[in-house]
Amino acid sequence: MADIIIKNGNVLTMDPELGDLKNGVVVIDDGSIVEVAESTEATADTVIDARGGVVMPGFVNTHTHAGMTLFRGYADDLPLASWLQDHIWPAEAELTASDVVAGTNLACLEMIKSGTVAFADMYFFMEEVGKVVESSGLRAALSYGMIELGDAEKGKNELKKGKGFVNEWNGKADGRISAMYGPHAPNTCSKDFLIKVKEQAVADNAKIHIHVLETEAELNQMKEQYGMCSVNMLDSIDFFGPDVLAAHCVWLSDGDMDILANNNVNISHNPVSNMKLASGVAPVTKLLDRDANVCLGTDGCASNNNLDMFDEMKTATLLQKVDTMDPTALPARKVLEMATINGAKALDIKGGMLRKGYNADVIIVDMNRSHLTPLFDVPSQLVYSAGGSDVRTSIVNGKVLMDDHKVLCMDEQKIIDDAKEAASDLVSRVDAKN
Ligand SMILES: O=c1[nH]cnc2c1ncn2[C@@H]1O[C@H](CO)[C@@H](O)[C@H]1O
Ligand SMILES: [Zn+2]
Repeated sequence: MADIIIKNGNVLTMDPELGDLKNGVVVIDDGSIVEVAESTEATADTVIDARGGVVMPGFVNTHTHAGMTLFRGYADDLPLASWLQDHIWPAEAELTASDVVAGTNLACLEMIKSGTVAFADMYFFMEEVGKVVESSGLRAALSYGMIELGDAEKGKNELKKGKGFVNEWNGKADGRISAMYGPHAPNTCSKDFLIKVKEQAVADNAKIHIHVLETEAELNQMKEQYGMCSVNMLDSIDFFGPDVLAAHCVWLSDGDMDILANNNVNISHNPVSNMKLASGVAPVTKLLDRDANVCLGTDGCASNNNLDMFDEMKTATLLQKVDTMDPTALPARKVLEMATINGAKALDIKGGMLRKGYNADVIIVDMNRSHLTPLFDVPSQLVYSAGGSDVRTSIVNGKVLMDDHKVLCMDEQKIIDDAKEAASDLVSRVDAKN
């Protein structure tokens, strides 16, 4: 007897070998998918009727700062440097572990409700984040965000903290949590520090999550400091490889794109954040032409301001179309691949597709809605018309986290109340200081 059978759904497997099944079944047992077919002989403890819905792999959000949901709407309509230095960093200086717990709970709740099954996070108080993720039921690749600012002593402490987190959390929560090293960016961490981080990551068999060339200011600063851009500097220290997840990658030259593609670097494209902070347009179509693994991320809620991967998919494709002046650029199915298959590849997760042997990380999107009618093409509908609140059911690692819009693993109202209180206390403390 299997654990779960999802039947009567329009199954978007995202598996190029299997294709899509207009009316199919997905059978789940012991955390994995055991069958994806037109019909099944199997029986299960739980049978979910997905009639009127699309059954698909859940989304992988490859760049977040989950705790920053507390800063949702706190400092909007500002340039990145001032946003970060004058508003976000002073506020983060007041953050406590319990604030990050409140913010991360809120983020996990929002992600479960909008169909995200796994995310890559970089933030502070990561032990607390790990505990929240563990109890939320989600899957995540977590990293402590190390900011060294060229201070060798600070660097030592930051690396020690990063290492402590990696050693304790890599593989935790039945393998749902992996731990990465998180050097913040090439202009907030020195070359020497980045060399040490890479060495340590290789020694610990851990991956690296870093911001790369998000802004033109970073490009200029790097050219001034090193006589070369961030990608060239990182390449000069053999930093790149398939173990690296590089967020943003907006200001790339053609040569930079070749370096990233040839080294199999995973690129997390964050179009909403890049538009909101006017950082620029990442050359996504050119990267995909080079077969680079480009995935999608929302970034933190202070620069988005939500964690909805549907918004991110739509924005990604529209931005490429207008940037290249080509309406055929980044079609719906391609952007769906970025949000599922490519994200799973970046985080080294056996997911992103509904396939036998893969993780049972499955969502059901309700298509029986006015704004999703009529239904000619499923990928188009998901990317151009649907939103996070259309997700009806969410399953991670074979466990139902949300059933028919009801979140089972978290106390929704308590999380909202706690987050409101934490945010308002935090802002009072910041105001009192400044
Ligand atoms: O878009 C961004 N660019 C650069 N830094 C960011 C962005 N969003 C959040 N952070 C910052 O990265 C650190 C994570 O450990 C935090 O300080 C967070 O505020
Ligand atoms: Zn970021």
